[in-house]
Amino acid sequence: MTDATIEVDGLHKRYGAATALRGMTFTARPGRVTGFVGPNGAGKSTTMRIILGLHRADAGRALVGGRPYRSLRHPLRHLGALLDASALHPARSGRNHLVWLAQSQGLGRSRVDEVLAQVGLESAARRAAGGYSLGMRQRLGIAAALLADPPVVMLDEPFNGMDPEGIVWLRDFLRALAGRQRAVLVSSHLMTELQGMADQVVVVGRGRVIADCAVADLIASASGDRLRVRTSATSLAAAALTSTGAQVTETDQDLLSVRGLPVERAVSVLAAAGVPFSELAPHRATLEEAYFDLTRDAVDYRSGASS
Ligand SMILES: Nc1ncnc2c1ncn2[C@@H]1O[C@H](COP(=O)(O)OP(=O)(O)OP(=O)(O)O)[C@@H](O)[C@H]1O
Repeated sequence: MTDATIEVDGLHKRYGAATALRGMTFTARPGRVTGFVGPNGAGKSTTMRIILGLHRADAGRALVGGRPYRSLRHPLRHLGALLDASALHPARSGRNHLVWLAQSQGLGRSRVDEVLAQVGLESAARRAAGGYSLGMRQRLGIAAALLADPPVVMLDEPFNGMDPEGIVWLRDFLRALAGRQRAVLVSSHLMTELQGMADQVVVVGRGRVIADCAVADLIASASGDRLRVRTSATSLAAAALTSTGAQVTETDQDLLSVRGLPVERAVSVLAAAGVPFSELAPHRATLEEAYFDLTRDAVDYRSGASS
């Protein structure tokens, strides 16, 4: 077990009558961005709070670098976390917020200016944090998480409130952290936010893991053996392709999705039938399509889950 690991093993948690976690299990590894995705109420925040020792699990365990967070002598040096970007003193400047945090953790002031530069908040650093936009507060929260340069970084919904430029910035930033062998765990509602950024994705629903796999594998399996065919003669094309035994679906005006036919064969079938087309290529699924495929497969489990 390296320092740069979060290990969540069989977590169960109830809040009164509500069951939040039912055996949540996964590992976030060094050098990887692990996306933690699922619908509202799936148990993402509860899991993160248990990792941070803020809530106690009814069963199971959560370890940071092989140890419970609460047993760590200097926790910020092991795990930097952003759970709630609004948890700051509104009258205090962003910079003073970080100075106060650094001092409380026995860290030097010089780190404060480094992290402010890293998150692009230098120009606003001396303004009262209460006047920050949500995106700026997220940046300040990320700066706080990075103060002690920890091997593990955990961010709950960091894309919330970010403008498109902020989203691109955050994606690159988290990739760079993983490039420095940090373990990065990022929760999100949206697969689109994680596209092109996460290496691994843990999809959760109703308090447990539905899928835990490499993003590349997930996209490859969701892409399947489908082709995209763009043609103005959809009926003719569909007839020619269907005659080979392929399954053809019209997905948009002028666009067919074809299953069960290699590209070269599709080209020759359309050419032989004299059907014009402007595009013919293997379909590459988006992470969002892959997510919907996955959760569709999990529908029986979801509606059947009664405990
Ligand atoms: N403090 C609490 N008291 C009672 N119920 C809670 C508490 N915290 C969470 N829950 C319940 O536990 C379940 C899991 O909630 P949690 O916030 O962990 O999900 P989430 O995946 O983070 O959701 P979201 O995406 O909406 O933030 C939900 O049913 C929620 O209502």
